[in-house]
Formats: sequence, structure tokens, C-alpha cells
Amino acid sequence: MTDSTASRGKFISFEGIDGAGKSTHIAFVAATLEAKGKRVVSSREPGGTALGEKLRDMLLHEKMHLETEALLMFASRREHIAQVIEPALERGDWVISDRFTDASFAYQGGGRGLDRAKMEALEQWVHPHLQPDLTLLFDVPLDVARARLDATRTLDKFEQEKADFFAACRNEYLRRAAQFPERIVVIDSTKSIAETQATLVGILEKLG
Ligand SMILES: Nc1ncnc2c1ncn2[C@@H]1O[C@H](COP(=O)(O)OP(=O)(O)O)[C@@H](O)[C@H]1O
Ligand SMILES: Cc1cn([C@H]2C[C@H](O)[C@@H](COP(=O)(O)OP(=O)(O)O)O2)c(=O)[nH]c1=O
Repeated sequence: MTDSTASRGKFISFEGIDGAGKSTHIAFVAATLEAKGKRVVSSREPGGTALGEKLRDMLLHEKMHLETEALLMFASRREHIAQVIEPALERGDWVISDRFTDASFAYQGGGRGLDRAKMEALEQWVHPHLQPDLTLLFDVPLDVARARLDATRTLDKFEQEKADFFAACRNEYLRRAAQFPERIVVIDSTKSIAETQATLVGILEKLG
């Protein structure tokens, strides 16, 4: 039976350009929260639902019009919010998502140049009342991110983009961090994994 008195969980999103080190820290954050007695739902965007994973496959591998790309990102997000994020938060679980709407602003907006007003309209449509309680922005210079990517994996459609694309994504992420300083914490991801983990523990302490 659902406990209707359970307090609402918290929502944490992870952001950064590809290769910044975001995925490396997700399992650590989940384990840290679980050790504090939280129930944690770990998810990702695009994806996080059966339909969303199909959209992810198309988004990461097929060429498409920029606005189609933005709309599909938000379609995946709509499903993710309805099926995963909101029910979990209402149960009192914590949600950690590998990317959320800041990624659309950074990649479709900053990287590809889609008008910010269109993204704001989609954000208002898809989640007018929901924002992450905390966004962890893993920030590194482009050459560091590129070296990490090249060392580890086969590159998808976004990861094959050139340096100026990632420079524009990174600038947009940093612009948003300056715009929403209460929500977005910038983490210097050039530091060692152990140093970053120590920083994360401190940040999570403050969240409760
Ligand atoms: N602080 C770090 N120092 C050195 N290597 C790192 C660091 N963080 C991540 N990496 C390595 O860089 C690679 C890319 O990291 P990943 O977490 O997959 O990036 P992202 O999810 O941001 O694309 C991985 O092989 C990871 O082990
Ligand atoms: C959520 C989202 C992701 N993306 C892109 C960023 C990433 O390059 C890609 C997939 O993200 P990610 O899961 O970080 O890739 P990986 O599993 O390879 O670490 O989707 C957007 O362009 N817009 C969005 O709104």
C-alpha cells in the first residue's frame, strides 16, 4: 500500500558535455543516498521508459531536422516525467536522472542554435511546475572531455560533433548555471574521481 503521508522525494539531474565524467559519478551518488536511507530511482534522458529508449535510439543515430530533434527530446521527457519521475517523487523516492532539460538548452539551443524561446515554450508545455531540486553540472575544458571520450568508446551522433559545437554547449550550460545559481552546482570535473566524490558528499549533505 502507498503511504500517502510520505514526504515528496528530491529530483537530481546530472549534466555536462560528453566525456565530462557525469556517468562515472551517478552510481556513487545513488550509493551515497541509499546509505542515508533514501530509496533511489536512477534514470536517464533521452530514455528512461520503453518508449523513451526507442526515441533515444533514433535521436542518437539518425539525422533529422533540428526542430524534430528538440521535439523528440521533449517527447521522451514527457513520457519520462509521467511514467517515472512524478510517480517516484510522489512515493517519496529520490530520482537521479542522467540529463534533463538543461541538456536541451545546451545541445539543441547552444550547440545547434535553436532559438531559446522555442525551448522555453517546450519547457513550459512539458513541465511547467517541475524543476530538479539540484543539478550537478560536471564541467571540463573541451580537450579533457575529448581525450576521455576517445580513450573509451565508439562515438554516437552527438559525440562525433566538432569542438565548436561542444564549446557552444558548454557555454550554454555555464550561462544557465549563472542564471539559476540556487539549483545548478558547477563541479570542476578536471579533478580526480576521489576528489570529486568528496565534493559530491558535501553537496548531498546540504540537500537533506
Ligand atoms: N575525474 C576523472 N578523471 C579521469 N578520468 C575520468 C574522470 N571522470 C571520468 N573519467 C573517465 O572519463 C571517461 C568518460 O567519463 P563518463 O563518466 O562516461 O563521461 P560522461 O558520462 O560525462 O560522458 C570514463 O572512462 C571515465 O572513467
Ligand atoms: C537529454 C538530452 C540529451 N542530448 C544528447 C546529449 C548526449 O550527447 C546524448 C546522450 O546523452 P548521454 O546519455 O549523456 O550519452 P552517453 O550515454 O553516451 O554518455 O543526448 C541532447 O542533445 N538533448 C537533450 O535534451
